[in-house]
Amino acid sequence: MTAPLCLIAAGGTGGHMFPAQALSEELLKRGWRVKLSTDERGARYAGAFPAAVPREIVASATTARGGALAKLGVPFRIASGVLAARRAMKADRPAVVVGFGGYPTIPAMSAALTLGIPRMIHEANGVMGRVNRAFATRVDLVACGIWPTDLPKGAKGIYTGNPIRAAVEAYVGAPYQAPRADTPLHVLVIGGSQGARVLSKVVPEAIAGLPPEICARLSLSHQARAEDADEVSATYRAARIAADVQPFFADVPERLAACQLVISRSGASSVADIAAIGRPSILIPFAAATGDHQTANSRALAEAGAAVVLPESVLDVESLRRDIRAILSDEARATQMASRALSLGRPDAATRLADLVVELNR
Ligand SMILES: CC(=O)N[C@H]1[C@@H](OP(=O)(O)OP(=O)(O)OC[C@H]2O[C@@H](n3ccc(=O)[nH]c3=O)[C@H](O)[C@@H]2O)O[C@H](CO)[C@@H](O)[C@@H]1O
Repeated sequence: MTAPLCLIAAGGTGGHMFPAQALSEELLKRGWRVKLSTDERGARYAGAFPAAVPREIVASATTARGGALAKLGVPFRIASGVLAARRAMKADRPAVVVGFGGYPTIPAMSAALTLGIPRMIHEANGVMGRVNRAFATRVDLVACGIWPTDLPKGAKGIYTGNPIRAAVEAYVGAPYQAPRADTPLHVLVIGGSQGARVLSKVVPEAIAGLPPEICARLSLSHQARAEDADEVSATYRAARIAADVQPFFADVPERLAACQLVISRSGASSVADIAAIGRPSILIPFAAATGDHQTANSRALAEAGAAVVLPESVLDVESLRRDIRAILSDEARATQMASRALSLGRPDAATRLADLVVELNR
């Protein structure tokens, strides 16, 4: 008997592709076959997917740029994408189809709907994305990365959490070295898969103005976009603070485990990683995120006292410096924030997601 096939459809951003990858890995471990349906942008993130996962590239119909004529063609391109997905599904016969959100999932989710194939979606954020919302009541269930989330009436939501990658899992439960009066202090600054300009503008200045007894013990790992890196490095250098500035840290899990404080955007996977390893954080939600979902993503950590959330509207150098200083100078508070974060971690999210896929195949 051939192993059951799960078709995973994921849109073109890292935010959609990371959780899709985690589910693929878990299903392969369980002896399933997995196929990925994505667009050209998503394919750039697919390099980290297991080699055993074949890819089907769908046309980026709805993201096509151009004038009115090009836009007029969008419904036709979606329709032809759906027909192509139906043909592929009739040949592949997936047992279950899982959508992770984004426009490139429209063909696969529509085809699964019209063919009556068991299907679910995973929503990583505390506010549903547009495509996931459109399908939420037309799937068997919605696996939710953040809870509670704003499900439309009639949708069946199940809290799974957001899957973390194996490299993060390796540091779950790693002991937290709380900041003390004489210990080295390591601060990690991350802005999501693309980096975040606002963190490069405000964080180095806030850090450089900390009292000398803190600066002398500080070292930074600061993810900065290539175009901001020189300025970020120069500010730390002028304040004689050791700083490793890179456009992307391949070893974020290790740096997270080693830090006393993380300053971060509140993208779904970043929040999941911070909670899983259990570190105090200052979260700065991306104000322009659809439906302000990064604020929703940060809520549970904020309400539990695991994170301080600074909305961009009130973010300034002084307030950020005050918060950084308060956490790095208070061993008891930092320790409590770390353990509260850990209590919200869902290191078993990929397992839970895979369990749901298996149940849908019964
Ligand atoms: C700008 C934007 O719209 N971002 C969205 C995008 O997230 P985006 O892809 O920006 O960010 P996420 O926080 O979801 O994921 C970032 C991941 O990259 C890792 N990392 C980060 C920096 C680094 O140097 N190295 C590294 O490995 C983090 O640990 C994390 O695992 O999709 C998410 C899921 O839909 C949304 O919640 C975010 O709002």
